[in-house]
Formats: sequence, structure tokens, C-alpha cells
Amino acid sequence: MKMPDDLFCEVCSEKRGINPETLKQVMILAVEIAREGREGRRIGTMFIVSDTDEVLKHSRNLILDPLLGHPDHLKRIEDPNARETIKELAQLDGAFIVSDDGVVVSACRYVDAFSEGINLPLGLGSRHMAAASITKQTQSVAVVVSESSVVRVFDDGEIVSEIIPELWMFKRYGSHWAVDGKKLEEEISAVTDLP
Ligand SMILES: Nc1ncnc2c1ncn2[C@@H]1O[C@H](COP(=O)(O)OP(=O)(O)OP(=O)(O)O)[C@@H](O)[C@H]1O
Repeated sequence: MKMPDDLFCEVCSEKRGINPETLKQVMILAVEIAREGREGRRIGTMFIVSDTDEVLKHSRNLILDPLLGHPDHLKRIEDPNARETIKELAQLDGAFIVSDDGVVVSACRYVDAFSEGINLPLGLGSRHMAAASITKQTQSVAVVVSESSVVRVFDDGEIVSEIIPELWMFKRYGSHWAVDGKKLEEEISAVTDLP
């Protein structure tokens, strides 16, 4: 699966200071989880990327860490076995913490979230509040898969991108289709980049 370049360039811009390859792999995995669900049901989860030491300080494990003790080369975000493991673990409560160089260092983390100074659209719950909070407290970026299948990227306490996976798929694979003489990709905004 590939990520549209325009979205990717925006989210991974240098000003965010995040390893672009790591963030790209996390976003693709998030879209896959949103689309596929697990065992016939939708699931939500969260990835917190970069500034690992600070993120670890502001979070704690909800259960014994299933990734603890495994060598880093088996926990790389681009590794197919690691990705399948993450999809399985994504059914559990809590967040994944991903280092800037692409190692998934911890799973099932509860984020010590605070809501002061955070303004999110009404209707988003505690997972999204935690993502906003940790990205305000640290230099991390968070990628949230909502149980309603929307993927949102947070930076500095705000939503910076929203991806609707089904529409994104149309954009990715439907560019050669035509609707009323126009290319489908012009008709469908698969990805909403927020200011
Ligand atoms: N502070 C937190 N740190 C890590 N994970 C959290 C935190 N708060 C909630 N979650 C996770 O989010 C899950 C869903 O919580 P909630 O429904 O309130 O969030 P939400 O933002 O509405 O997300 P969704 O759109 O997926 O329902 C919880 O079961 C838990 O796994």
C-alpha cells in the first residue's frame, strides 16, 4: 500500500522533525488497521511516534508489555511479522510507542493525558484527547485509528490530518475512472488536510 505523496509531504514536513520514513510506515499501518479491522470487527488504536524517552515518562503499561525483551530488529515498523503482531495487539487497550528510527518499543501504554489548553471537535473521546495531550507535552506525533475507522494525525495538541480510508482507496486506485467527464480523483477528496 502506498500513501499519497501530497498528504505525506504535508504531514512529514521538516518542521515536525519526525523521521519521514517512520511516520509514513505508521500511517500506512494505521490505514490498514482502520480498513481491515480484526476478526470481523472495527478496532481503534494509537501510535505515538518519536521523542520516545519523554513519551515513556508520560505513560505507563496497562498490562505486562508484550513487546518487552524482543530484539529491536524484530520490532521494526516496516517488518511484515512485526506489522501482523501490531495488528493483533491493536485489539488491546492502550497505545504503541514508536521510536524515531522505526522500532515499536512498547505496547498497551496508557497516556497520562490532560485536557487543559486542548481544543478538539466535540464528539472525540479519551483516545483522541490522549493523542492531543501527549503531542502537546512532548515532541511526538500521534496517529490515531478511531473505531469509526477514521485515521487522525496529531501534532502539538492539534489534529493536522484526517484520513478516511475508503475514500483514500478510491483516490489511490480510481484516478483512471471518469465521472461526468472528470477524473474521479477530482471528485473525491480522499484526504482532508487541516491547516
Ligand atoms: N489515556 C489513554 N491512553 C491510551 N489509550 C487510551 C487512553 N484513553 C483511552 N484510550 C483507549 O481508547 C479506547 C476508546 O476510548 P474512547 O471511546 O473514550 O476514545 P475515542 O477517542 O472515542 O476513540 P474511538 O473513536 O476509537 O472510540 C479505550 O478503550 C482505550 O483503549
